[in-house]
Amino acid sequence: MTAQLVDGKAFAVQLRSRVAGHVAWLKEEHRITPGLAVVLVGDDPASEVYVRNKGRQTIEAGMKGVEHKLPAETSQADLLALIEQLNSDPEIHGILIQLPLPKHLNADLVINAIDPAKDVDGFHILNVGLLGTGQNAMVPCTPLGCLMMLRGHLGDLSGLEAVVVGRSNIVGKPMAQLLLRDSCTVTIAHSHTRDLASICRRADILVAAVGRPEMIPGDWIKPGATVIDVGINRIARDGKQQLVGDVDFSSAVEVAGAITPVPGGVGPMTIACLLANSITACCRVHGLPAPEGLTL
Ligand SMILES: Nc1nc(=O)c2c([nH]1)NC[C@@H]1CN(c3ccc(C(=O)N[C@@H](CCC(=O)O)C(=O)O)cc3)C=[N+]21
Repeated sequence: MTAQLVDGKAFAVQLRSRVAGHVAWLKEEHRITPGLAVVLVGDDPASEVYVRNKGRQTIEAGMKGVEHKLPAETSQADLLALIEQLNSDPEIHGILIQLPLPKHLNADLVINAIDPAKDVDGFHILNVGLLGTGQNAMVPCTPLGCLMMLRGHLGDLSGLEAVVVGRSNIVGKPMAQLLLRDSCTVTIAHSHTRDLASICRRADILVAAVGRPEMIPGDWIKPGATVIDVGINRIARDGKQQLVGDVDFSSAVEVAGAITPVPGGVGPMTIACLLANSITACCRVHGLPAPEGLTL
């Protein structure tokens, strides 16, 4: 048996068209153009690719997209001043600070300086707390995209055994919160976990978010399980650059019931969810009803 592919690109096309529909409605009915600002500090070449894709898709959806590229040696005070300016700009509804930041900057402090209502990454402590208590939060894009694909693929998730490998603030922890909210039985595993293989083997839903190329082999996967591979790792193989996930796809695809490919899985949904969160933020700030199908 070969696993079904969970087509992130197709999910993202659907979500982006819903986003574009809401943008058109906001423009026509309310004379509002949703605006997203992306801030990039330094010139990490991989980051620049994401920023470019985000920028292009923002414009394609009919939104206003603004990019701020700052030199690597930007001071914390200058970055905070830019955030302050974006916080008070009525044409900007979403702010994303591309991570990781250069080491001399305090990322926690910078993120918590973003107006929580504009925090489309959902990384501000207020949004983290709202998510953890089941309130109306901005939900981090990658876990949100994963949950949308899981619901789309499995329907009701309640009672399922979910294992999240990885405990980052960006993916692992918020992913676990979302699965718990959908009534899964959730385990968070990480680098100190003993007997990771047998913990993975009990998962009906396995989310891999560790950032280590192909570390989860097929024989750690329960037959028929749904596997969400968050990893995007660049490796050299046969003298070529290649993109691989945290799951060893070739062995996993023989065991799993369904699996997200890399590329074309979680990545495209992350960007689509960023646009969706920007619309959600825009509607909330204008007191408009929560847009259907863009959030939880
Ligand atoms: N504040 C912040 N928020 C982020 O969401 C954020 C960030 N910082 N820093 C960097 C990471 C990385 N990230 C990706 C999103 C989409 C793809 C994506 O669409 N990847 C394509 C392939 C792209 C390629 O070919 O390189 C795919 O998986 O199919 C990849 C990576 C968001 N990040």
